[in-house]
Amino acid sequence: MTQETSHALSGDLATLSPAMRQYRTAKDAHPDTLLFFRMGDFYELFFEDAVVAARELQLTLTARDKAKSVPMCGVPYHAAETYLQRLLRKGYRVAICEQMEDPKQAKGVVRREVTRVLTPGTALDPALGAEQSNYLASVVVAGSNTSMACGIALLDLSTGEFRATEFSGPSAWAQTADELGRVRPVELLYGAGLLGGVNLTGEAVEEGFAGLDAIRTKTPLEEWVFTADHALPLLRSHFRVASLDGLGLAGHEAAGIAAGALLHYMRATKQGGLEHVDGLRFYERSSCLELDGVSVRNLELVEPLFSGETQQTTLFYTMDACCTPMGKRLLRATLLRPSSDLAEIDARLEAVAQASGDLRRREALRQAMTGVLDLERLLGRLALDSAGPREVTSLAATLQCLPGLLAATREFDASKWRRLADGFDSLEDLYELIATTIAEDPPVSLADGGVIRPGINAELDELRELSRSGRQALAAIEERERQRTGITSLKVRFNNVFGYYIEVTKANAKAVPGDYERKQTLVNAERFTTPELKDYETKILTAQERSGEIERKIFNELRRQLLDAAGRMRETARRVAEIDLLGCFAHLSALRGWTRPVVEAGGQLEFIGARHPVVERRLEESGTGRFVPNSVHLDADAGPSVLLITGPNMGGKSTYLRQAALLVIMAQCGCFVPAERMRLGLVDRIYTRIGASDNVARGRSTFMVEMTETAAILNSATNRSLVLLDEMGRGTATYDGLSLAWATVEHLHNRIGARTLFATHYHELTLLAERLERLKNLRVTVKETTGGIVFLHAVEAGPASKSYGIEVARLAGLPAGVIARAREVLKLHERAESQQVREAAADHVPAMQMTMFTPLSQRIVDRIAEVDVDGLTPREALNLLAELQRELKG
Ligand SMILES: Nc1ncnc2c1ncn2[C@@H]1O[C@H](COP(=O)(O)OP(=O)(O)OP(=O)(O)O)[C@@H](O)[C@H]1O
Repeated sequence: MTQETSHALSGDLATLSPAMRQYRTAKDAHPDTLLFFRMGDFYELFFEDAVVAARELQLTLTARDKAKSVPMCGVPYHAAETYLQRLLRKGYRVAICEQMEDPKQAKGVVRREVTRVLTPGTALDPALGAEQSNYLASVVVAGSNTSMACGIALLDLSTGEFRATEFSGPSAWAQTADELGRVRPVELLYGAGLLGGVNLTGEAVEEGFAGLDAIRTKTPLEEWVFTADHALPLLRSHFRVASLDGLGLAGHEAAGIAAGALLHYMRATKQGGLEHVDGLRFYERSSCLELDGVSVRNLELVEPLFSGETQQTTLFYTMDACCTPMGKRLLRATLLRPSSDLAEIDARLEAVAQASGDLRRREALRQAMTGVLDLERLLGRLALDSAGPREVTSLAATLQCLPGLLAATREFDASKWRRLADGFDSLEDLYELIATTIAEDPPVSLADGGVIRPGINAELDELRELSRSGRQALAAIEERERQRTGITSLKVRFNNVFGYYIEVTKANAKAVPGDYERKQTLVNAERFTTPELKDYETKILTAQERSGEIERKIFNELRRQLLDAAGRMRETARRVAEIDLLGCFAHLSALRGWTRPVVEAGGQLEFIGARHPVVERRLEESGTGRFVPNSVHLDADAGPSVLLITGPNMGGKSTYLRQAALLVIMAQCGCFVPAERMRLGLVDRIYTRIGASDNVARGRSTFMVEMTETAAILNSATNRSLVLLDEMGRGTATYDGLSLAWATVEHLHNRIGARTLFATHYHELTLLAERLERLKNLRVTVKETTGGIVFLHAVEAGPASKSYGIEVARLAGLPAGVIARAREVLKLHERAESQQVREAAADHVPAMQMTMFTPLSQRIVDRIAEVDVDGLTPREALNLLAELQRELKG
């Protein structure tokens, strides 16, 4: 807030109007929000809030007072929703200050109160994609230094999904950051000072919390919120359990505190209706194939590498053939957390095999899911009281599909299908409940009346009859009065302000009988009432009011009954999602000719005739060519463990690397894969170091990012991991880069033994095959023609014969002169280098750095190159020479 406005705001209390005094109290209690202050039909914003809102929402900024010291802008209350969502999407928090009494009945100024605080993590965004979850997260560090644990809790208010996890040990921080980077919550809560001196929004966090930049809103809460004494009782009371053990949180206090703090926040921001948050699930990452935030981004699993690019490059897009929103969300979550449980993977593959081989049953299954809407989100809206009659009928329409879906699922007898069908609750009672209570085609709003079916409540039926007969009586009155007065255009009408009245045209006004009482004069008409009409009016309006009350009561009772069954509905929704996911896998496998991979415990990674699922699709769709299948043979235990891939730019190296990771992910998700054959020993974690990362935008150099990522790989990969390194060392001087790449390959080969795919432009590295027994050279092939090179995209054994960088540059249109000169320079270099590299590859490698890459002499060469010889005096020249010699001698 600027000084000027804060001065105006804090002006003498006495000089403020009573409403502005209320405003100030509300604003003081919610200083970090934009305050929407209800005044009649508008929400008004004042002072700095008005300036911000006018800018963000493109509203006209006006002033409340004559002196123009109070900036103001406003939005009509009925259109507030869209404005609120726009602010939330930009990361603002908004407090809603409502009028708490009817202005007509208020004595003095209307009482106002902040009824709800909306934040990105607590407000439901209707524009939210069905496949995305809207997580509010909280993170905490609990325990002492010796037994520190980091807890994370995640709540998706739109579906009621609530889960928590925790990490301990020396890499707890890094794992926490990874998890948050992968989940990408829209809002993160944390204890301002609890993070052991690490400020989440500050510099120190940069290193350990690489994924957190993407989180729009970070909300610090006071430290005591994250204490066991405060958070755990909250958690226990919400779930009405005596101990955390009942929630599966025994021994996981940090996770419990994170969850409790999250509930605290829900209360503090006055979020009502948490009935659908009826369970908390403790989850562990160890049972899944671990993917860090960097790999999720690099492999474009769910989002394109560069925001704003088309979604079509993502694996999620390529694999999304789910029929329901629940299925889509599960697919997304599954791609981010593939399984590492052999039995589970196998059970899924078996289920997929059965359904993919049976077109008729599979289609029946998928057909049974059309019409299934977002059960979880409908439930969420019901709990948050934002569901109207139409949402309830949508819910019924969805429930109505369930028995059919169950029957279609039962058609398959693979164990996974059976487990899903056994105990599947098709919620028929709930369907009956809605179908017998709510009228067909109810109005949008409860207030419109006619929502509840006849025959449910005797009084309601009577009242409806009364108002119906009342209306008939009014029609009769109209007819009678027309005859009595002889005015054929006489009408009996109703409006909200005047109630029922008789309307005649001006010209006829003189002819009305004496018992007509004038009510209103319009330009062309006069309106009257009569005692009889007044009588009916009271009867009808009272009947309508009363029936409205009864309808509301019955509707609320129905809502409560449905919410009581929230747990059952959520369990069914979970099963529907799984059925949908397996159906989707089966459908794609059949449609695209994918095959069942063999997943086992060993160290192999072998596929034959494999394709990159996304690139293949894109080539097919654009009609620009066919994907050339390729193969991989790796074995962490015996046989080749490192594949070194060389070849020209654009040759398909990156595609080959990514394809290997995507196929592993698909297989461990339990899906078939685009390959003729695939055999896979379970992978515990995929590491990627591919291309430039968007971290560059955050001010770290490309090289620094690359080395940080490489360090993480070398420090934590195991011999069950899959490591992909693409063009490592590119970001620095050639010799530095080559040396680092060389040493990295050696380390991976000799020490770690992880299955590794290493794509490089350093041809020198291909000589490593002579020394490292389990390293194999591969090359992407090209054909040289008189017109230049043609990419064949096939991968074959052996090192690339030469670099085609200059050829590719020619294709890109570099001027002929530059190309010719580059060829000359290349020849000189190649001659000089080949000898040195051979020496380095021989066994006396420790001397490599000095003989082959002499950074020192490189520096001297650079110095000499920079000197302006003509501008140098003889003395300066001598000094320089002496200096260079000193440096050489060291
Ligand atoms: N097996 C294949 N079959 C058909 N097209 C392919 C195949 N592999 C790659 N391509 C196509 O070739 C293009 C270049 O592939 P990719 O980016 O993998 O090359 P690269 O060797 O990594 O290049 P650079 O070294 O410049 O990064 C891709 O856009 C893809 O469409």
